[in-house]
This record gives sequence, C-alpha cells and structure tokens, in this order.
Amino acid sequence: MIRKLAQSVREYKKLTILSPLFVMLEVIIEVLIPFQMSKIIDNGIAKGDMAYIRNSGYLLVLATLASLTFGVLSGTFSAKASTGFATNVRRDMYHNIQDFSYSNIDTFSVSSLITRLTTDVTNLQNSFQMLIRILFRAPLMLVFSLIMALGINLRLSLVFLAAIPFLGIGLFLIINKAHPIFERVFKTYDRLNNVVQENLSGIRVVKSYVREEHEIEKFKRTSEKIYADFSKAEKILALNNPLMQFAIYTSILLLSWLGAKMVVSDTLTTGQLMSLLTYAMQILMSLMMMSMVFVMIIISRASAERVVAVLNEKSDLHNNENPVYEIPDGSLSFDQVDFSYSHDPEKLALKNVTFSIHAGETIGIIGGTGSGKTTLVQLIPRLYDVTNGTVTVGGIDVRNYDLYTLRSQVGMVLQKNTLFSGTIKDNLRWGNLSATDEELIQAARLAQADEFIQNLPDGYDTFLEEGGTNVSGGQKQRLCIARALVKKPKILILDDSTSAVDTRTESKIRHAFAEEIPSITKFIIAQRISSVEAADKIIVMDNGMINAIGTHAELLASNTIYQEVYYSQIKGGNLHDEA
Ligand SMILES: Nc1ncnc2c1ncn2[C@@H]1O[C@H](COP(=O)(O)OP(=O)(O)OP(=O)(O)O)[C@@H](O)[C@H]1O
Repeated sequence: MIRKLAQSVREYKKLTILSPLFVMLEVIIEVLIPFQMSKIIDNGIAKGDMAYIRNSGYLLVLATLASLTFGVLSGTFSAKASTGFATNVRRDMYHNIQDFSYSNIDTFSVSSLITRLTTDVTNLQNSFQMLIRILFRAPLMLVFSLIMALGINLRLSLVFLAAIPFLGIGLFLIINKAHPIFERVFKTYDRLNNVVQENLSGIRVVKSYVREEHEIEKFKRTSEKIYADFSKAEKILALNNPLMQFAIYTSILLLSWLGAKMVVSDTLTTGQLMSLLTYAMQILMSLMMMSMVFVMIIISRASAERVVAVLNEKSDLHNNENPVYEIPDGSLSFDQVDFSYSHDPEKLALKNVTFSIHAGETIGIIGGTGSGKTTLVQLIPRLYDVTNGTVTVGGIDVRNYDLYTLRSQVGMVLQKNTLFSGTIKDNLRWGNLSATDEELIQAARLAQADEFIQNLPDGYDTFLEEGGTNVSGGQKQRLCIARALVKKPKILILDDSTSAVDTRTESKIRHAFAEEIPSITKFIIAQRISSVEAADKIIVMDNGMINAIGTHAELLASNTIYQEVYYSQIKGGNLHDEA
C-alpha cells in the first residue's frame, strides 16, 4: 500500500526529502538551547560573569533565529510536498478511473469514487504532511533530548524511560479500538454522498413527487450515523490526552522531587536540573506529537486503503498483443454468446445468442424489459467482454481490435442520454473533435435536429445547461443521435433512443438513415413495432435468449411474442401514433 502511494510523490521527492532534513537541523538547535541555558545559569549567573552571560545570550538569539528559519523552511516544503502529493494521487486515481470498464464501474459506486477522490485524498494529504514533518521531528527530538538528558544525569533520566512503554501500550490499545470505527465511518460517507448525489441529480423527480421530506429524513439518518460513529471514535481517541498528560506530569513531579534532593546534596547543579526539566518537556511533548500522528495515521489508514483500491483496480478490458487498427466493414456476428454480469455461469443475462448480419443492414431488436437487449448491444463496442462465445465485427473477434479503433467505429446512443454543459457544437464534437461545422450540420440534419437547432436564438452556439436541461426529451435524444453520427461510425446503435421522439419525426430519421447512410450497419432497440418494422431483420429477445429472427412480415406470421406486441400496440392505438 505504501509503495503504491509513494509512486505519486514523483516531482515532489526533493521537497519530501528536504523537509525532514530541515526539521533535523531545527531539532538539533532546539535541543542545544537548554544545554546552553544550563551553562548560563551555572557558569554565568552563579559566578556573576556578565561577559559570559552576554556572549552566551547572543549565541542563544542566533540559535533561536536559525531554528525558526529552519522550521519555516521545513514547514513550507512539507506543505508544498503534501499538496503536490495529493494532486498526483487524485490525478492517478482519475486517470485510472477513465480506464475503467463498465464492469469496473459496477464494482465501485459513483458516490464512493467521489468520496475517495475528495475526503480520502485530503486525509492522506494531511497525514503525509504530518509524516514528513512531525513524524521526523518527534522521534529526532526524543532521541536527541534523551541523549542530552542521559549525558547530564543517567539515574534521573530513567524516569522518562519508564514512561515510554506505558505510553506505547496505551497508544496501541487506542489505535486497535478506533481503526475499525473509522473504516465504518468512510463507508457511511459513501452513503451520504450517494444520498446527496441522487437527490441533486434527480431533484426534479423529487419535487414532482413531493418527496422532499422523505429525502431530508434520509439525509438526516445518514448524517446522524456519521455523527454517532465519529463521536464514538473521537471518544476513544480522546483518551490519548489524559494518558499523555498523566505521563508528562508524573515524570516532571518525580524529576523535580528527585532532582531537588540531588541539588541539595550537591550531586546536581541548578542549571542541570533546569535543563533536565526542559528535556523532560521536550521528550514528553515529542511523545505527544507522535501519538497525534498515530491518531492521524489511524484515520488515514482507512482512507489509504480506499484510495489504493481505486489505484490498484485494473481494467478488465485490454488490447491484445498486436491489435487490429482497421475495421474492414460493419458486418457483425454473434456466435454462441453467453454473458454474465457477475461472471457466474448460473446467472446469465445472455444465453447462447447466435446471429449474423451484413454490413449496411438495419436490425431491429424488440423484447420485454430485462430481456437482454441492452446487454446484447453493449458487447459490440466491448463495453463488456463475453463470458463464452465470440462477437465479431468485420469478420474479426472484437477482442482483437484496438479498443479505441473499435469504439470510435461503433456509435452508440445509450438509453440514458447525457449531454454536457457547453454549446450544441461542443456537444456534437464529442463524437469527433476535428469535425467541420458542415459535418455537424449534416449529422444534425440526419437526426432531424437541424431544424429545431436553427430555431434556437443562438443556433448551434446555444449553450446547453448541465445534463441538457434546457432542451426537451425528444430534442435531447436527437442531439445524442447527431453526436453519434458525427463519429461517422461503421455501426450505429440506437438503444431506445427515439422513445421521446414523435413517430412522424422518427420515421423521417429512418428514411434519412436509409437514403443517406446506407453503408452503416444500424441497430435499433425499440419498444414500438413502428420503429423496427422496416428493418431488414428483427431480433425478438426473451429472457436473455433469441426467441426469433425475421422480417416484420415473417415474425407477424409466425412469432407469438411479436404478434402479442404488435396487436397490443394496434389496440392501444400507438402503433403509428404521433404523440
Ligand atoms: N450492470 C448490471 N449489473 C448486473 N445486472 C445487470 C446490469 N445491467 C443489466 N443487468 C441485468 O441484466 C438483465 C438484462 O438487462 P438489459 O438492460 O439488457 O435488459 P433490456 O432488455 O435492455 O431491458 P429494458 O428494455 O428495460 O432496457 C436484467 O435482468 C438486468 O437486471
């Protein structure tokens, strides 16, 4: 875990090393100051030597200034190194997430990824800063002060040594109790983020169903859970303070009592007792700092595990060796394809799917909800890999293509359309950054979007709000179709992407496709028979399997599922409705 995180230090390595180096110089001076003080008391004040006092005083001022400078420098370096480290961790996580396949995304929820990228990385940043500064400072201070104290008086110094194991055991117990609670707290954070994200992205649904109270209650419950867990963990951590204070004050009392007796019996000078007391404070303060760092480490250990899980997650879709960079044509075949989302052969979402189609054909896919339509088409651009069997495009197994080549040649309009904030042009260019304005207009024409775009006050430069909230559902779908067309794909997949478009416009889209892009293979998943009846072939899906393949006339004559859908739509009057 540490090795993985250390890889993100990169260009901040120098600062990461410089910070503890300056800490070391700062500590050395801080430890020498009490020693010099004891000399001023014993050699200067006791003997009334003003010149000695003055010269040593100058030296002390210089030492303090130097220690201050080193402190400022190490503080600055550690702040820069830790923010840089956090930036790199975030960047590495973000890069890795971009590589995630759909199945990787299924492993982590979106809200959990957000907490990991924000709260967890901030925790890591704080502990990294503490680690390179305080975790160096405290042990150095401890060791140097102990050496100095032992040099002054061995017997009295044993008092500190007795305190160390006592504190060590106390800390170990605290850490063991608090860590599992922090692990739990971060999972609850994920839930909180999930509640917020779901609520905000679905705020319109929440409002239209008047579910505000319910949502507030859900938020309150999760916040209270975080509050309860945090309070519990903090209560355990708070035991650290009395434990430390007890050790510090007992040691100082013992030291003062035993030291005073030694001063009276002339086996210790006043200056030595003074500096011993200062070293006692320094030793115990450094122990206190170390315990604080340990507390921070407990909190961030849970975060570190969550961050490393994202960094270590490998995309399960890779390019094979010597991938193919050219797709010959848009012909396609499925050969005995099984697919399971959970990689469990008992839970197949697709079973023994076999069919083949020629380039340029239009294929309709029809079937009940959950019958596997979306799952089937997701295997074409390799959003998931098959569990068994093969999918080929242009006669070549899709796993043998370079992923980028394959996906750039398969235009897919998903069921859940997403437009991004930006102008219509920006959104259309998602498909192809170098597309000319003419190409954008041509794609929009085919998708029957050009007319309504031209009627917008700023035309193609109209700014779309986040999620495309300022256009209607049907307009959004047409923009998404146009965006896929800008890619000039060899295969175009429309997954229920004309459901909000009226049947007259939908029919215009179909005609435009047939006349102007005849060489593109088209998949149309639809609920309406009218959307697929003109297709060259229609696949009827049922429970993850192909129930039948044929033309509209063939299926209407022989397939019961197709007949049922057809007649229910005739009766419902929505076969060719113009909603
Ligand atoms: N990401 C996923 N993880 C696990 N199971 C999934 C996932 N996506 C879909 N499924 C399951 O796979 C099956 C087929 O789903 P699919 O989305 O392909 O159906 P569909 O025919 O497209 O349905 P609809 O018409 O409602 O969109 C369903 O049982 C569904 O619950």
